Amino acid sequence: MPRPDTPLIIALDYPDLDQALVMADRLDPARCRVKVGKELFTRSGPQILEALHARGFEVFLDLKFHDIPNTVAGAVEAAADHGVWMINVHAGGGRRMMEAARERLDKRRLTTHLIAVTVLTSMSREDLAEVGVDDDPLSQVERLAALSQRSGMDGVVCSAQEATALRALCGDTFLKVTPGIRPSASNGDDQRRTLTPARALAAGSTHLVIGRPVTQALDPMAALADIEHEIGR
Ligand SMILES: O=c1ccn([C@@H]2O[C@H](COP(=O)(O)O)[C@@H](O)[C@H]2O)c(=O)[nH]1
Repeated sequence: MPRPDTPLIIALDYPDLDQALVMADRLDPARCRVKVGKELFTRSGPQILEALHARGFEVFLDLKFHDIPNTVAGAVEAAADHGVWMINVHAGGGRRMMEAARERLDKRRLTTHLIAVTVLTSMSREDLAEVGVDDDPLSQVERLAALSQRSGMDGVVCSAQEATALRALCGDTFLKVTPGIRPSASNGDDQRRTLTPARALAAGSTHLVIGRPVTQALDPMAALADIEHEIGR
């Protein structure tokens, strides 16, 4: 199966397998990847991954592991054994945790992309201060992205607002997977650090994660077509 030539990852944030597959059946695996997150995976288990793979999709399993190194290494191995395209951990788990995850995948020669979440796109400077980080999101993202790169990650989850700075800091090939994408007409929901699809790509995002602007749209396929048009696809 050829890899889809697209930066788009559609977040299938649905409460059950049936609803997720209704949307997946409207999408084209040549034109987007899909993301399975905590709610859908906790409800449906690995069955959803099998169903999406059978339909030809590359899957980002977004479980954001954050635990002691030994536990995270086992979890990323289990996730990669499902044959998913991408998995992630929280950079806040630290260098030893990320290195343990990297070493486990390398030992098994598992080629799943392994990336680390820096600062959630739902967090503002004020949110960071409440958890003891008295700094702006960009500085904290830069700090965690540099640590992630030194710890062997293939890239990070960040907001597109930080993509240009990370391109300078970590290079072009270091993945910058950016949720918080909002076409100008839609609202930000619980997201705090957002950018439009076109501006995100121009800033250096390598992948755009898009959920509600498509999945909750009155006409999801029209919303997706508008985004594709905006980014020249
Ligand atoms: O920092 C992060 C990390 C992950 N996400 C996930 O991306 C999607 C975004 O969905 P929208 O509906 O487009 O807001 C969602 O699954 C989050 O869990 C994130 O938003 N920010």
